[in-house]
Amino acid sequence: MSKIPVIEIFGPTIQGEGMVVGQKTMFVRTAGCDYSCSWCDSSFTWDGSGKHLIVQMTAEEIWSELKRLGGSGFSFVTISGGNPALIQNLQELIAILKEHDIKIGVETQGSRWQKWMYEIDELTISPKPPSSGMTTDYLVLSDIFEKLKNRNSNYHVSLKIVVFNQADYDYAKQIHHRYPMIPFYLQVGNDDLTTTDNARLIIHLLDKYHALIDRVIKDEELRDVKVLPQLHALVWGNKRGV
Ligand SMILES: C[S@@+](CC[C@H](N)C(=O)[O-])C[C@H]1O[C@@H](n2cnc3c(N)ncnc32)[C@H](O)[C@@H]1O
Ligand SMILES: Nc1nc2[nH]cc(C(=O)O)c2c(=O)[nH]1
Ligand code: SF4
Ligand SMILES: [Mg+2]
Repeated sequence: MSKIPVIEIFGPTIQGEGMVVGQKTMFVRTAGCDYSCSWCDSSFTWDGSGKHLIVQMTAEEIWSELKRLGGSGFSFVTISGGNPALIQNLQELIAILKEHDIKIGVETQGSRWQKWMYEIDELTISPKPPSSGMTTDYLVLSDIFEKLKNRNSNYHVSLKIVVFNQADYDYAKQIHHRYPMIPFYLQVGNDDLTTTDNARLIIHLLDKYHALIDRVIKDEELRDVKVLPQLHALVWGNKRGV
């Protein structure tokens, strides 16, 4: 069996972001990213600081670890990263999860297509706004939505844009305008990734959530949108592995 670079496996927890927010889930976080967002809250997956944590695992080994941690108490697994879409051979893991009736979520930025995306129940595509320092490849992004548009309606895809400033907000609107049929989420950006003062962080993030909501309320051009915080940041702050 081929191996997958895994940097952490954790859960059960709740999905703190986007289209299935609140969902009880396990997480598998793959190592490596083709981006280097200025504000990445998981930079240990690609900046070398988490190198010692990377384990090459077979799909069977990942499944064993999920069972060891979660027992029979989960029915959903979220694969995030890094960018899981860098990994071609996620097929075996996906097959094992499906054999066990586990629903699958994936978090990726829309910079790469993989065939296994056809089989993901809840696929979140999160293109990166200007504040990240990254540039969007619209050919790849459009190709992903084009390929996924005829899937069975039990499968879902969404767009989730993190917003830090006005330029990000304008970018998000432009993305929504390009792909109006894709369910569209705005997410509050966390600009304090190192604090351990959760009480202060929570107040700060709620202030930012408030400001983003106000902006959307006033904006007649943005109608079909869901505005969310990172729920896990409000519950656990910057703690890793939750
Ligand atoms: C760490 S990324 C991993 C998956 C994939 N590389 C991606 O970016 O979609 C998971 C999600 O966290 C979001 N994210 C990363 N840093 C963030 C921050 N500082 N504040 C809010 N969301 C953040 C990303 O935009 C993405 O939607
Ligand atoms: N609880 C929880 N929800 C999340 N949603 C997306 C996450 C991610 O880092 O991809 C994440 C995470 O790390 N924890
Ligand atoms: S694409 Fe995702 S994992 Fe990669 S640097 Fe950006 S936020 Fe981090
Ligand atoms: Mg995260």
